Amino acid sequence: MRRHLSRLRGLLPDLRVLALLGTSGFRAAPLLMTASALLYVVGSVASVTGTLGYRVVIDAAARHDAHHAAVGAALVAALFTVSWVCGIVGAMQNSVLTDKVALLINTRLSRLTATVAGLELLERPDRLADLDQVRDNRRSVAGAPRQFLKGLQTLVRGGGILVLLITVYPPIVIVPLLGAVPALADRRASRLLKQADDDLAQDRRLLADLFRITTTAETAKELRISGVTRDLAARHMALGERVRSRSVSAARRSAAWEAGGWLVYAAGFCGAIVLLVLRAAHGHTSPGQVVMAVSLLRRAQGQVSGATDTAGAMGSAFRTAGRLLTLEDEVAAEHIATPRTAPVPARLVDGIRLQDVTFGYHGSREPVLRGVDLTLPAGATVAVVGENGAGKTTLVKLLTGMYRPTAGRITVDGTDLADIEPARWRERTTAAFQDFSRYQLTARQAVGVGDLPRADDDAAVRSAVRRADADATVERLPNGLDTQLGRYFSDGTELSGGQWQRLALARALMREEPLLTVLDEPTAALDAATESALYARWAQAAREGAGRGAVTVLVSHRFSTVRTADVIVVLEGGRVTEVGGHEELMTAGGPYSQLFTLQARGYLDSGRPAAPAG
Ligand SMILES: Nc1ncnc2c1ncn2[C@@H]1O[C@H](COP(=O)(O)OP(=O)(O)OP(=O)(O)O)[C@@H](O)[C@H]1O
Repeated sequence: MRRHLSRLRGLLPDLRVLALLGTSGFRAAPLLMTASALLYVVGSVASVTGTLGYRVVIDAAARHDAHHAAVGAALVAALFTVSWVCGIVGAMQNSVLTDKVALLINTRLSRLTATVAGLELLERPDRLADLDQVRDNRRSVAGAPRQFLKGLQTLVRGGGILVLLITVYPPIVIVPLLGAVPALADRRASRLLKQADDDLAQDRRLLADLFRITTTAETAKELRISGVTRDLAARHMALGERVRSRSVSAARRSAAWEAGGWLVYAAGFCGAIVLLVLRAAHGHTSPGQVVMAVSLLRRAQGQVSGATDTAGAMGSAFRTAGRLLTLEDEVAAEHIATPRTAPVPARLVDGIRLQDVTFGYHGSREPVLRGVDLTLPAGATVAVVGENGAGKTTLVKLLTGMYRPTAGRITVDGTDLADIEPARWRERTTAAFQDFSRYQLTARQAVGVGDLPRADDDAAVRSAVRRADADATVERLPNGLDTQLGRYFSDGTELSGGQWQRLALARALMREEPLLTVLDEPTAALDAATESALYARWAQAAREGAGRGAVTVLVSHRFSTVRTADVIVVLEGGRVTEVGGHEELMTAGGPYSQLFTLQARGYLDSGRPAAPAG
C-alpha cells in the first residue's frame, strides 16, 4: 500500500506537467479549443468512414449495380468533403490557438524571470541551462494544444481503422499495432537527440557568444585593436565544427533507430497486402474490401507516423513544461522557505552590518568573500577598493539582496536582510553599475524606469538628469527627453559610452530617498575630473540625506574619488584587510596607502595636474 502511495506520489510531478499541457489550450481560449476539438472528432470520423464508400462503389460496380455505386460515390464525396473542410478550418484555428498559448507561456516565463528574488536563476550555469532550454523550446509548449488535438484525431481515426479492418479480416489488425515498433524506435531516437542537445548546450551558448562578439559593433573596436579577431573567428570555427560533428553523429544514430523501426512496420504492411490479395484470389474477400483495407492500412501508416511525431513533439513540450514548473517551484520555494515579513526601516539609525559573511557562487570551489565583518554606518559614504576580482561587486550584490550570504548575516539596523522581502528592500535601494543597461527607449523612459511609479513625473526625471550632470547630454538630443535612443530604430539616436552612462546614472538617481545607494564604478566611462566632481556632489547630497541615515557605497579604482569617502574598505582576496578614513589609512601605511601613493605617483610621473594628493 505504502509502495503504491509513494509510486503515485512519484507520478505527481508528471501529472502536473500533463495538466499544464492539457489545460493550456482551454485556459488560453476555451471556446476556440472546444470548437477545434469538435472539428477534429467530426473530421476524423468522416475521414475513416469515407473509405467505406470505396467498398460500396467497387463491390456495386463489380455487381453492375449502378444505384449502389452512385450511393457509394456520394458517400465518399460527402464524407471526404466534411473531412477536408474540418481539416482546413481546424488548421486555421490551430495557428490562432498556438499564438494565444504562446502569449500565455511567454508571460509566464517573463513573470518567472522578473519575480525571481536574486540573480542565481540568471547566473548559475545549471539553472541558466534550464532557463535557456525553456526559452528556446517554449514554442513546443505553445504547440501542446495542437498536439493534443492531433492525438485526439489519431485516437478516433486509429479506433475507426481497427474496427473497419476487423470487418475485413481480423488478423490484419496486427499491422497498425506493429506501429508501436517505429513509435518506440522514434522515442529512443529523440532521446538520443535530446541527450546530445543537453551535452552540447554549454558549447552552443559559447558558440553564440563568440559569434556575437565577432560580429557586433559593440565589440568591434576592441577586437580590432587587440588583433584577436582572427583568433576568435578560428575558435568559433573550431568549436562550431566540434558541435556540428557531435550533433551529426547523434543525428545519424537517431536516424538509424528510426529507419530500423520503420523497416519492421513496412515488412508487416507488405505481408498484409499479399495476404489480402491471396484471400481475394480465393474468393474469401471482395474486391471492395481489399481496396478499403489497403486504403485503411495506408491511413494507419499515416496515423502511426503522425502519432510518433505527436509523441515526439509532446515529449519536447513535456520536458520543457517540466523544466518551467521546476524553475517556478524553485523560485516559489525561495519565497516560502523563509517568510520574509520584516519591515524595512523608514530611516537608518545604526546602519548596515556584515557579520562574519562568507559567500561562494554556486559550483565555485573557493568562496569569493570570507569572514567579512564590516559596519557601514548610517549616513556614511563608504568606498570599497581592491584589485580586480577582489570581490567588490560580489559584496555589492549581497548588499542589494541579489544573493544571500553562504554563511554569516547582513543586518539593516539589526534586522536580518534575509528576513526582509527583497522587493521591499530594493524599493529603498538604488544602484548604478559599470555594466549598465542601454535601454532603447526614449531618453525620458530610459531615466524614468529607475523609479517606475514616478517614470512620468517630468520634474522627477529632470531632477535626476541634473543630479547626474546629464543636462548637456539631454540638451544635445534632437527632441530632448523625448528622443528615441539606440540603433534598433531608424529614428533612434545612438549615444556615446559616456552619454549612455550619464543616463544610467540619472536612472539610478530617480529614487530620491533610498536607504542604500550603490555606485559600482558607474563613472568608468567618464573622465577623472568629472567623476570626482560628481562624487563630491553626491557625497554632499548623501550628507544632506544623513537625517534618513542613508548609506552610499561606491566602488572605484580612482583614489582621487575614494579619498573623499567617510569610510574606506580595502578588500583583498575576498577579505577585508583595512577599514578607516583616508587620513587614518594613510598614516597606517598599509595596503591602502601603498596603492594610493602608487596611483598618485603615476599621475605625477605622467605630468597630469589632477593628482590625488595625500
Ligand atoms: N556569477 C558568478 N559566478 C561565478 N563566479 C563569479 C560570478 N561573478 C563573479 N565571480 C567570481 O567572483 C570573484 C570576484 O568577482 P567580483 O566581480 O566580485 O570582483 P571585483 O572586485 O568587483 O572585480 P572588478 O574590479 O574586476 O570589477 C571573481 O573571481 C569572479 O570570477
